[in-house]
Amino acid sequence: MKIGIVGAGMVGSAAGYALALRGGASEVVLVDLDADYARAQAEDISHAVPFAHPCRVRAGEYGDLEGAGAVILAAGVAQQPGESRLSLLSRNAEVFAKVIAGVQGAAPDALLLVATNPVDIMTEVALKASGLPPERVIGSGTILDTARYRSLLATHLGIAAQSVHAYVLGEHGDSEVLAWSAARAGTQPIADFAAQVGAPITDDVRARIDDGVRRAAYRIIEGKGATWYGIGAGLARIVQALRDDQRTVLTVSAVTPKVGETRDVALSLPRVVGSAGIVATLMPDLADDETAALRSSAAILKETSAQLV
Ligand SMILES: NC(=O)C1=CN([C@@H]2O[C@H](COP(=O)(O)OP(=O)(O)OC[C@H]3O[C@@H](n4cnc5c(N)ncnc54)[C@H](O)[C@@H]3O)[C@@H](O)[C@H]2O)C=CC1
Ligand SMILES: CC(=O)C(=O)O
Repeated sequence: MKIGIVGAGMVGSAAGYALALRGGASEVVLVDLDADYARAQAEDISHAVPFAHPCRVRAGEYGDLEGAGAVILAAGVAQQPGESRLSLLSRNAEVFAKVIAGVQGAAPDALLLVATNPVDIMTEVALKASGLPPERVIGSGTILDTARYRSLLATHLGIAAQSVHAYVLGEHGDSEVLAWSAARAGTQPIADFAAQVGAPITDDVRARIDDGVRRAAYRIIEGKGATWYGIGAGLARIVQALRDDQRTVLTVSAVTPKVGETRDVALSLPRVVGSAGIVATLMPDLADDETAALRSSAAILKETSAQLV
């Protein structure tokens, strides 16, 4: 599958690199406002290809996206240290008005995979601007937060992250919800497993893991200016689910008809991802406080997106 990437910065280039290493695409085309930068990124990534899978990596203009099955949108501004994702909204909404027109001029049916922050609201912006059906405009949402959650739980329990089944729901941002009540290790509820291996999930452990997930971006941005490896791998993972019609359950963002009292809000829930895009959405059984937190996250996102109108 040919994949376009608009925005060849840290996130876009990391996604291109991860796609090349995973064998997730037959061709990757990088487009950026700064064409020289996109060319340099593409050339650098192409030098990883002989160590991985056959894939043509090049830079191009919007016209070169013709025939792309999916286009990753990673263009725009990123957070400065201490800045929240939601504060980027008006600047990145302006960028998207141009980017989506450019993409659709060349690849009107390509599925849009949004990474630009605030990713949930940018998913809503992309849906409105593109006129595509909601199942074909997917935000990376909490795929990264879910990976952070699984990784920290796995370290605490002394098992592989792949054996931890746990999700982060709602906003990719400050109001996100770690679904503790639905978390499993192997086949067991996480608390039972933890007690059995002598690593109970005390209030302190829970608070430490919550902070480790919720504040990860702030810490990494403070330390190195931006985050890119985790999201690059997450975007490549979504592309692979699309390309191979894997029907994998991933926490990704999409405009959702109703969450509590909030209508038509983009946020993350576990969703089945296949070649058609989002094939189904699953609502996990949650504890009452988690349900309330998810509803509150939906309301915060809706309130913020209303500022754009
Ligand atoms: N969804 C997620 O989990 C994550 C999202 N992000 C977000 O991804 C976005 C990109 O972050 P970085 O790659 O670190 O930023 P970056 O500054 O390295 O790259 C952004 C690129 O967008 C390009 N660009 C800006 N306006 C454009 C336009 N109109 N057309 C084409 N290209 C344009 C810039 O030239 C630049 O190369 C940010 O909004 C950031 O917050 C970052 C990490 C994780
Ligand atoms: C920057 C960002 O959204 C993240 O690393 O979670």
